[in-house]
Amino acid sequence: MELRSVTDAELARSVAVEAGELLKSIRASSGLQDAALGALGDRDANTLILDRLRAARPDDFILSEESVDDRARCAASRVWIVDPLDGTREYASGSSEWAVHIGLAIDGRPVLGAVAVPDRDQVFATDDLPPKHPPCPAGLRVVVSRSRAPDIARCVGDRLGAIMIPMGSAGAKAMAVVEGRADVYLHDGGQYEWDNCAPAAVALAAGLHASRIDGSPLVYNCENPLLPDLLICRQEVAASVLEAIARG
Ligand SMILES: Nc1ncnc2c1ncn2[C@@H]1O[C@H](COP(=O)(O)O)[C@@H](OP(=O)(O)O)[C@H]1O
Ligand SMILES: [Mg+2]
Repeated sequence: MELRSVTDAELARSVAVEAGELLKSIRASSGLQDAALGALGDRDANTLILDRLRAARPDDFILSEESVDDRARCAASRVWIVDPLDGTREYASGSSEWAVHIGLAIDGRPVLGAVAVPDRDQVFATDDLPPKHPPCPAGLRVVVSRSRAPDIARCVGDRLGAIMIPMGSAGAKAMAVVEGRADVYLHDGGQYEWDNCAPAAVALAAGLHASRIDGSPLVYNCENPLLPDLLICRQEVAASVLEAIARG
């Protein structure tokens, strides 16, 4: 495919899918496991993504978890924000809970992107969203980090009578909400722009609520890429979840 002529969303989707296929083939054929497998996957997926984005959009900046940060991006309008392998720990241990994030921030807003969840053979892009499952009548389902579930999620769960679903990868969790397999993704305590830019872009395009946990907007391409907390949820539960968070 001639990537220079496709739309930004098509580019994001195609690069996310290609990186996901590469990561699956590395895991199947490298003979590595654990940290060595994660490190190889991070590195090679990053190389592929940077090659494709630079060839297709030579004037844009890129902020990647796996590359040295070029702070000249801070003065740019268009910045691709990518996580070549989100959920490295899960990928390296053979779990399916990992994702590839290709987001595009324009003037700090997460306007478009794609999240591939390769072990589910899924890609979610801002121009191509799946049908949603209906809400679960049994109550709210909150997806949280498998390894670092935040205390605030437990408080919110108790207040709202929700069930907690531990899952690896910010992208995999956000896409569970996009699909309607969960209602809320709540995170606090640390994350970076690459962990949530593409997931937030896809969630917003799907009509979901996506914000900081104080309800303020998610802002990208900041000088310090730390973006430590996040709420992605169905619109109709956003007010009650934000209120529960504020009460602590
Ligand atoms: N407290 C924290 N500080 C820094 N990064 C965190 C974090 N909690 C989660 N993350 C990052 O957010 C992503 C999803 O985490 P989790 O699976 O726990 O929900 C992971 O990205 P990477 O796998 O790209 O490093 C992880 O490193
Ligand atoms: Mg990540």
